[in-house]
Amino acid sequence: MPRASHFNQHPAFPEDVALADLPRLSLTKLLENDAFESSQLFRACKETGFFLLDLTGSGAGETMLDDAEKVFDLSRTIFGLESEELERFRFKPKESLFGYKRIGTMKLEDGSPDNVEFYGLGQDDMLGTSTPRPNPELILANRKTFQDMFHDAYGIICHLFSHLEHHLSLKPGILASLCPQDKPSQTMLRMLRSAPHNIGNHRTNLIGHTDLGAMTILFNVVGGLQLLPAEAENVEGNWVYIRPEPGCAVINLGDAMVQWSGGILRSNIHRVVTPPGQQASCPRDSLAYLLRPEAAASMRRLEGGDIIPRVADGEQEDSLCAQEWERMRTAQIVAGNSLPEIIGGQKV
Ligand SMILES: O=C(O)CCC(=O)C(=O)O
Ligand SMILES: [Fe+2]
Repeated sequence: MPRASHFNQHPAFPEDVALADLPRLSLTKLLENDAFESSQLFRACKETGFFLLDLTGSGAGETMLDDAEKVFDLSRTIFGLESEELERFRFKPKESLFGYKRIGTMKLEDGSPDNVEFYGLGQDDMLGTSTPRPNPELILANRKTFQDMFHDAYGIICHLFSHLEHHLSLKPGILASLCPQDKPSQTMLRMLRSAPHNIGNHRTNLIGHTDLGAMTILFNVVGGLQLLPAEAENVEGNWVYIRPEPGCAVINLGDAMVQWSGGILRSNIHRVVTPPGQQASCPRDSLAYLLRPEAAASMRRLEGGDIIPRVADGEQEDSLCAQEWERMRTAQIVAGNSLPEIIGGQKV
């Protein structure tokens, strides 16, 4: 995320931890429709479902960085509010993941409590698509900053979508049309904070999960985000860190992209653990823009050229709309059962 000034406030990310092998793609080159960068993007979306996106050097990217920095600073102030104040905006996971989630209200895989607090700010709420939700005064007073962040992030994702549509032989604009910014959805900006740890006390803060939606833009300064490489067994030693890089966002695909592409694209399991090395003693702040499909969007496989496999005769297709699918998955995640049973027809 953001720039070096944010990174300099913390101990350095250590050199001796296992890292995810993620390509670093340039938004500038993708905006110029550079063919090699575009093919690398498609490859990353098929193989890992995760990549770093360098936002420096283009107007859209630099604006995104500026606005993410402002929101990052605001999120720190929000988590500095009194807990009684934040509890007034408590999230109700049966309805949505909007509002404030205090530490410990979700379960980890072993049934123990999680170690992350977050605030979910709805896109519809901030852009006026829905009736306003209650939010702390600090959020209301900075509505314009949040709106800018929603617009920047959506614009970048639409551009990434256009590359994927090309490689998947899909109709131009179809992916963006499944996630329109002005129609009701569960799209949100999630501001997260995990509490500091004693150095050496390694634990999971946020359960291993795949994101439910279409695409996520993550801004991290302190480490702790990990993924489980494709084909690796879910054992402790196989998880690898994603190193936050100044000027870059981490992009990952969500389950909807797997559904729509018939399993061609990948939504990878990830989690947040104690930051590595000396960073463990820092509170860890992060931002996630989680783009979800429109509530009424179909989760069915898209028909395209010969890249996306056709649904075979007799093969069962998920008939849930995005809203129903998300409700089912949210209930699973809150209960500590975070992985979808079926993704794109395959058990994971
Ligand atoms: O905090 C992070 O780095 C990741 C958060 C995340 O995976 C999520 O909010 O879905
Ligand atoms: Fe996630």
